[in-house]
Amino acid sequence: MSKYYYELTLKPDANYELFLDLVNAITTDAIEELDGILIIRSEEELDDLMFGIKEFIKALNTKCQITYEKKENIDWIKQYQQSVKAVEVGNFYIRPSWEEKKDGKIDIIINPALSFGSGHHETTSSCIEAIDEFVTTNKTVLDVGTGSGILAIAAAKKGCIVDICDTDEVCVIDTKANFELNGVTFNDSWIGSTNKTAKKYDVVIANIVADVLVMIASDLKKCLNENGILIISGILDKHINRVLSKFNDLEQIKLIHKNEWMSVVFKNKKEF
Ligand SMILES: C[S@@+](CC[C@H](N)C(=O)[O-])C[C@H]1O[C@@H](n2cnc3c(N)ncnc32)[C@H](O)[C@@H]1O
Repeated sequence: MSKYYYELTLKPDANYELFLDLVNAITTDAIEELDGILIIRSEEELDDLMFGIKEFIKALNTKCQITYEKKENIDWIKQYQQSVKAVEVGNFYIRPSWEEKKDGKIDIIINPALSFGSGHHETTSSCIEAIDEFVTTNKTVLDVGTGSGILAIAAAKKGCIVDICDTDEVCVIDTKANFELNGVTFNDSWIGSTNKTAKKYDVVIANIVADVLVMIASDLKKCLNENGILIISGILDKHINRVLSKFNDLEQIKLIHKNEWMSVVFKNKKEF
């Protein structure tokens, strides 16, 4: 990308369409039309084009305001990358690949993409906090609604055997790429939800919205081993009682409240 670009602006008093036809005919550069104004931008100088237009104005015997400027190009990708910062949650350090890892922390790399889960949202960071506190090595874990895979990766980094699922195919694809990026592996993955498995897990995590949690509550519970841990999140505090009522047969061991978002950790006392 060049450091500069050139911008030629034409504001004809009349014959706008003729100017538009002319510009279209004599340049392949980007042309923006803005309320009777034509803006041509190029990384190459536009002096020749401007000369041609001036000759055209003379031939037409008309008037047209012309401005010609050299402007600084902005590296939008770099600027965007600089706006994406690493985030520290408990023993975890979640960062984009262009930031350095932090000594003494469990490193997770997540680059911004379409799938939800960079670690910045309250619901994700609350789940990471819960994984940090309640998930120990060698546990079997199901991450329901894996998104970017961030929670499953956190569990895998703690030495767990991890399965992932999401109703959105793109997320399952992104998650696989993110596992590779983080040098960890998962055991099984599928497109869909908890109703597609008959397996039972030591830990089930679901950061999904309240309505979906209510809808799949019994499926989530069916996936739990006796003494298994269930971490749910994505609940706006105004919906918490409605969600809790679906899980009142579990023992509530932690409630995390960050801004308006709530997450809950339960322990299963019996097998469903
Ligand atoms: C808020 S994102 C959570 C992403 C990531 N786990 C995190 O904590 O940042 C919710 C994800 O759940 C998925 N999802 C929605 N309904 C679902 C369902 N019934 N079963 C499984 N996944 C679902 C969405 O596609 C989305 O990727």
